[in-house]
Amino acid sequence: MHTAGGAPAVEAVGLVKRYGRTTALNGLDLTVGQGTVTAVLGPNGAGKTTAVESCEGYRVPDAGRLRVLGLDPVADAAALRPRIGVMLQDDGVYPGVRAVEMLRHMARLHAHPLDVDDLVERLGLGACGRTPYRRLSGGQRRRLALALAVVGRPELVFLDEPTAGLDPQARHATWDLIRELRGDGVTVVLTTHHMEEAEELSDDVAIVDAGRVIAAGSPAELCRGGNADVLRFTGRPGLDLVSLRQALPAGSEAGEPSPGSYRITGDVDPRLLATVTAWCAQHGVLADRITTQRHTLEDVFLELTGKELRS
Ligand SMILES: Nc1ncnc2c1ncn2[C@@H]1O[C@H](COP(=O)(O)OP(=O)(O)OP(=O)(O)O)[C@@H](O)[C@H]1O
Repeated sequence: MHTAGGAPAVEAVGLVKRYGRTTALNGLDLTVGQGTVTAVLGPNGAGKTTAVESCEGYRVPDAGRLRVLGLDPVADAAALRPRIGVMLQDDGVYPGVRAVEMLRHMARLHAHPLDVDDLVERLGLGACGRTPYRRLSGGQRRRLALALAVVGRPELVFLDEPTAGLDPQARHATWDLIRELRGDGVTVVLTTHHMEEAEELSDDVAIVDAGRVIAAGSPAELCRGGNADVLRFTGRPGLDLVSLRQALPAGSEAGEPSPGSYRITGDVDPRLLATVTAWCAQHGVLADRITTQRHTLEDVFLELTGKELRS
């Protein structure tokens, strides 16, 4: 976990939350450092929303210990709410209210709000500022929800899938805003299904599956663990893999997943590349299309959580 110093912004230990026979949180441990961006990732139904909404005080865990900015989200809700920003879900918004009116209203409730006009401009809400909420598109609602979450200049903001359904321009504007919040010392906890978003934005990642955090660390730390990187090349089919394997450093593996297409796993470093090209030269093989592939967060995610669809 990264931290800009001080006590963690969020500290969850052994959280349990059951809905009837469904166990949504099954001993979830999560620590979020102050001033960091933490991405909570997980397959559908993993428990991300339940975890985030517990931190916001909207769900009450059945067991475990939870502190947000040092407070109990339920018992200390009155003290905590003004200090956190939350992306509202659609329900609960009066359908006739106009986007900018809503933002101005929310800004007035806070002592040091952000500049509403600037926020409207940055999130591209100008054109729809006077549109009643019910006529906003899905993407416009998402951007408004983000603006409402941050307008009060919270110390800690929870963003549940902030870029779901956004076009690339709006996604980049959202990313810029999140980076700026972080620059201002705001702690950001976001859930996302976009691995490149997590890699791009976050200091720390927590991968949740079946109600538990199964891996946590910086994107770089997580990508260093797990399976090896991959080197691929094409050449004539049926190369002598036994000989190639003998030439490779210990811990590497060579295969021919389809005729003439070779895949080598291991620590893909300059030495491995030199070994493979030297072996090819010795055996009269013109290796074509040599590529190396770094292990991505998506690879790590799929390795840890499996490839089957979740209900
Ligand atoms: N209010 C509720 N009543 C009953 N079951 C619920 C309720 N909310 C969530 N669940 C169940 O708890 C589990 C965790 O749900 P949760 O919404 O926290 O997952 P998630 O990781 O946010 O999923 P997604 O990525 O699909 O949004 C799921 O099995 C879900 O069906």
